[in-house]
Amino acid sequence: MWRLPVCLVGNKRDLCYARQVREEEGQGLTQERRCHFKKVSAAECFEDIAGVFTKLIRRVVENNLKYRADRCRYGGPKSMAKLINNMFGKRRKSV
Ligand SMILES: Nc1nc2c(ncn2[C@@H]2O[C@H](COP(=O)(O)OP(=O)(O)OP(=O)(O)O)[C@@H](O)[C@H]2O)c(=O)[nH]1
Repeated sequence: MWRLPVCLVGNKRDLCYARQVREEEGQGLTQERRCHFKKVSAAECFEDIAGVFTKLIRRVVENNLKYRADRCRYGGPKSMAKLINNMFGKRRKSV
């Protein structure tokens, strides 16, 4: 089982003088939820927004690959045993 990556995104970084949520609140929440934190400004730099999504997607793909590799590594012999059991029956007598 793998966790989906989560990122808390604070938009309108350029309007920091009119801030309504304190920086510590955001940081606290990310620690509590163990997620990423990114401050962006859609008005100033839309590439930052694209970057957040790119990073999240990359992390999902990496996690998925790692999960599959682990499953193959640890599930290999078990799958082989299952295959043998299916082919010859579970309660076969040893010779
Ligand atoms: N200065 C600034 N304005 C922004 C930014 N992002 C969005 N806005 C403006 O905020 C207003 C609301 O944007 P929407 O995309 O409608 O967002 P919303 O979630 O529906 O509304 P809000 O809760 O007000 O953000 C629009 O006038 C946007 O142009 C930003 O990063 N900086």
